[in-house]
Amino acid sequence: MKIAIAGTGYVGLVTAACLADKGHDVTCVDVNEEKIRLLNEGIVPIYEPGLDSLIQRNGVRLRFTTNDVEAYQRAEVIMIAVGTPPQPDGSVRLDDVWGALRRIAGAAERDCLVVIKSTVPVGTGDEAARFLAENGRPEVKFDVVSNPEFLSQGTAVRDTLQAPRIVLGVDSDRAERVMKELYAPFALPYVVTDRRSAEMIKYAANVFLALKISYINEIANVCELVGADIQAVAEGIGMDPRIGRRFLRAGVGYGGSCLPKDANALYSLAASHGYSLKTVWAAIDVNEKQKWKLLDKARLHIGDFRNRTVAVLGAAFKPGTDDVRESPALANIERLISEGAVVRVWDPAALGHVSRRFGDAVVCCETIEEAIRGADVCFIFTEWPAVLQFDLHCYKTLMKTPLVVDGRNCYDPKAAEAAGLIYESIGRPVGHRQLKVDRAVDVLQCASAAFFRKQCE
Ligand SMILES: NC(=O)C1=CN([C@@H]2O[C@H](COP(=O)(O)OP(=O)(O)OC[C@H]3O[C@@H](n4cnc5c(N)ncnc54)[C@H](O)[C@@H]3O)[C@@H](O)[C@H]2O)C=CC1
Ligand SMILES: O=C(O)[C@H]1O[C@H](OP(=O)(O)OP(=O)(O)OC[C@H]2O[C@@H](n3ccc(=O)[nH]c3=O)[C@H](O)[C@@H]2O)[C@H](O)[C@@H](O)[C@@H]1O
Repeated sequence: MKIAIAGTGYVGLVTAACLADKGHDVTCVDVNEEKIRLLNEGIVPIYEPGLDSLIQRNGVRLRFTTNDVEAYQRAEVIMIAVGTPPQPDGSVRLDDVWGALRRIAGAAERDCLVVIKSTVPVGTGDEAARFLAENGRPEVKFDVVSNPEFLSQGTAVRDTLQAPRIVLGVDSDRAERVMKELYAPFALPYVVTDRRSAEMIKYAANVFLALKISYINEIANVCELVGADIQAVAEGIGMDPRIGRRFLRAGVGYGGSCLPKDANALYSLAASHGYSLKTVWAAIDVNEKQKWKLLDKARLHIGDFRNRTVAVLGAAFKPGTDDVRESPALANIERLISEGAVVRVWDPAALGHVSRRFGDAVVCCETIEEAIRGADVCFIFTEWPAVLQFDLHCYKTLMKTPLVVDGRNCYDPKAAEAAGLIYESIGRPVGHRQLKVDRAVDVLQCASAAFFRKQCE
């Protein structure tokens, strides 16, 4: 099939490469000339395992261009995979989606499917269908499909090729037939529904994951108070198939370009219809507080950060990606700088973003050893394999004080202590002194939760 895809980001580029791999003829369009130039030179502008080789292998069926008119003119299927970032009030900015729709309306010369892969508020597909019917060429029939994407960064290629389901929100038999033809080579199960339900499935899925993470993070906080171990608890509850093991890793909260944005967007969508989504509000609130836990834990040991040398391991919002959008690490780096710390950052994929964002205000380090040498404290924000495999004794030998505050529970606390570290992690048994301080923090959190509850009512 002849396909055009608007947007060569994580979703657009991975989708394009996978569709080409299944034999389709795909043209990728982007307004970012630099991205297209790099792609045409064989350079993949994002870090996503397996994507380079997939693109290379399917070179003959993949084209990259800024010439959207030519790409949309004759395409049978036009996919929209542009960004839908959050606005300050939590709602979604749809300018790029409308920008793409306007170009499609002006360019398409044959009947085609316009497939919205971007995550968009419920009702956007219906509005798009009306817009294209009114603004496209009269002889062209557009079918608008909602086909939300569920890939995760870092495993995007595998997630696309082996997705648990493909969701199709359609309003015509033709649209369903063409979409099933498009995805036939993937041999995956379908959920076929109307457009609004498909759009809602995407938000409900992402926000359920956010709820699960905030829940386990709160249980971890209680574990610290009562002397229980969150990892045993997560395993114990996760073995119940009704709960499931995944997304029960306690830590410094969820980041990334999607869970935070989509939780806010769903809350704001419901609010715009007069409904207060209290569970979602709670998940957002818990996540915001969880983000600062590591600094609070470190303060108990070293007081403030003024003139302290601080190592930060991991800047990406999770391992396997160079993406730093809404990364808890970045928010913490910013705060550490403002509190007068000398910040040394290591990350195997995201250092470029770190140096662009913070410039000379941080020292970017090529190795973990370089980052921790002489440090008063080391924070772990991302569980990169190199961190998991790092020799614990090196913290002791290289750091000024071997205080390791681990936001991703990378190490066994007993092994860390045996290696001579002062080791803090999330939701695992802590000493008596810490317990008392955390109780005080908890009292404060309860007070602020009551405040937020009042605001919601
Ligand atoms: N990143 C992820 O893991 C996932 C993202 N999503 C959703 O997919 C959408 C895209 O996300 P990402 O791929 O992360 O975005 P991204 O920000 O990485 O890429 C978007 C691309 O669209 C381009 N663009 C903007 N306007 C354009 C236009 N009129 N024509 C052509 N290109 C245009 C931008 O230059 C950019 O390269 C968002 O709605 C997101 O919520 C859904 C599932 C997973
Ligand atoms: O809509 C999207 O963009 C995507 O958002 C998430 O994917 P992604 O943002 O790539 O990353 P996740 O693996 O979901 O992780 C998100 C954040 O949650 C954190 N997390 C995840 C799992 C866990 O158990 N604990 C935890 O703190 C991660 O560290 C990370 O910061 C969803 O998992 C995808 O299904 C969805 O398609």
